[in-house]
Amino acid sequence: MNTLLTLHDVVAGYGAGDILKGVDLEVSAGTVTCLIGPNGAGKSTVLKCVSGLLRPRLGSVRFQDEEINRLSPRARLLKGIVHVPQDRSLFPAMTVMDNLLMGGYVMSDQKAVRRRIEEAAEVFPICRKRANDHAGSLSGGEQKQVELARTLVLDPALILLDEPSIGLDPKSRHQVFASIRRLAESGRTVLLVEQNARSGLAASDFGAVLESGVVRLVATGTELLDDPEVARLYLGAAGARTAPTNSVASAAPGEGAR
Ligand SMILES: Nc1ncnc2c1ncn2[C@@H]1O[C@H](COP(=O)(O)OP(=O)(O)OP(=O)(O)O)[C@@H](O)[C@H]1O
Repeated sequence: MNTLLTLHDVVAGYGAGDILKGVDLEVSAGTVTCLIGPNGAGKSTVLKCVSGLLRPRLGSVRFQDEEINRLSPRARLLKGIVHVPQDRSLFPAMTVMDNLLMGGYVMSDQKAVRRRIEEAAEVFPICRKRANDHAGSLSGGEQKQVELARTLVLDPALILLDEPSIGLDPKSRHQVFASIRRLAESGRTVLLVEQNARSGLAASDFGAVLESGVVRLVATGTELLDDPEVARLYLGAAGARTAPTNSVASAAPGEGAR
């Protein structure tokens, strides 16, 4: 598998202290990778370092074999990195179609924008069904689908999703994770952060456990779901499904980065 994104020894933070303390992570093209870990571990901070909202203090972020540390968020967007934040980001008083058109605001070719909206609507039919409705009138799950569709207008290579299922009912959550799989099937690479670790890992090819600012363990989504230590710490009371794999507790800091 081709590596699309590599974080090497990334150190980053907001004030005096470091939140990320040497993050190593590789994301392969065409896969879905889910970052899990406790509150405050720095999961969203990893996404910000990739999209450029935060500059690492040390280390490197490479995308398609190019170091992008010094690029602005806009330059990274134009390279095909889109970041969907945790909070709802549609303009509620604008129609779904106008929100989709906003997705192409950095593009000068308006014909291409229209064409991509058509393509996005094939993947997310809600865009066609509710095109003329105010975005604010859609359910939370429907709005998230429009947000995902809006990313496609930029024909992204890498989609960063921060807590895509937050605040959604189980049915909507299921739809959003199914949509994320569809994004990967259409050739996109997805790196997501998810509090709902069980659903996030189930929808992902790979998972990474971030603890205290370092990646402790990387494995397939299935392996992490089956790891009793991961289950105990991050998956709630239901426990692991089958036999153990490497445990988080026994992994050295930084170990396991692919
Ligand atoms: N803009 C900011 N300014 C100052 N501190 C921040 C800022 N954003 C995040 N932090 C702090 O950085 C730490 C890591 O935050 P981050 O959002 O990356 O964690 P997380 O693993 O995504 O957690 P959660 O699951 O709770 O969202 C937290 O202690 C948070 O308070």
